[in-house]
Amino acid sequence: MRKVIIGIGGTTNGGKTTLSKSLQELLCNSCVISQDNFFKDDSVVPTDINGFKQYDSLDALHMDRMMGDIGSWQENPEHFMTSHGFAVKSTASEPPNVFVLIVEGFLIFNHRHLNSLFNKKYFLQIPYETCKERRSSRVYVPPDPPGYLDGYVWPMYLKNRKAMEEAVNDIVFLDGTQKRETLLSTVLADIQECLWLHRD
Ligand SMILES: Nc1ncnc2c1ncn2[C@@H]1O[C@H](COP(=O)(O)OP(=O)(O)OP(=O)(O)O)[C@@H](O)[C@H]1O
Ligand SMILES: NC(=O)c1ccc[n+]([C@@H]2O[C@H](CO)[C@@H](O)[C@H]2O)c1
Repeated sequence: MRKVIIGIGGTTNGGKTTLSKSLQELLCNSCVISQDNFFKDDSVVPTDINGFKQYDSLDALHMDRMMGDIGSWQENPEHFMTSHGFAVKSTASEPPNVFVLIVEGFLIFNHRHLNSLFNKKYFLQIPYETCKERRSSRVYVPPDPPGYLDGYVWPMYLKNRKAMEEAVNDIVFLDGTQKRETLLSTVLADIQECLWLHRD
């Protein structure tokens, strides 16, 4: 049995969740772990000197719990999938021979250990204007206070991205302003080639 881990990182609102969900629906025996599900409680996230909550940092995330979930999938993908509501496709005569885990999030390539687990890394980048427009129609919990993107989120994106580029190579950069269908077909074809090249 083979296990493949795909990383979908990128700018906030780059389209990571959208792309990951579509890939998961099309890739047999795949499931998604989203970094956004591991944010710490607001009460323990510190505030910077400008009064902005410091959410765009690995310190604001329960990375230990996220790594724990990835470890559970590695130990037993079939059990992980069924206990997290993902369908496993197999027959008695033909058990699944490949499981795919899609890990998506804005800081997945800034975590050294997590980085070492990926078979393939994609980064959905969007320019500032696109990010501002998309993020303004999103409501996070807690919601973005006025000036949050300009005063905190975008400067942190540039900082985290620089650190990522200094530490990580073999990332496939994608233009997140492309159509959803274009992004999906490009990445799907690339993953399928990767699965084919590394078949048993
Ligand atoms: N290719 C695309 N073209 C236009 N809009 C898109 C595209 N992909 C996603 N969107 C829209 O952009 C917004 C952000 O998408 P999504 O939630 O997938 O991004 P994300 O990278 O997961 O964001 P987050 O910063 O919360 O992690 C949503 O409103 C979504 O519908
Ligand atoms: N708890 C959350 O999901 C949460 C709370 C506050 C801010 N965010 C934002 O999520 C983005 C990553 O997807 C980051 O840019 C955070 O600012 C998320």
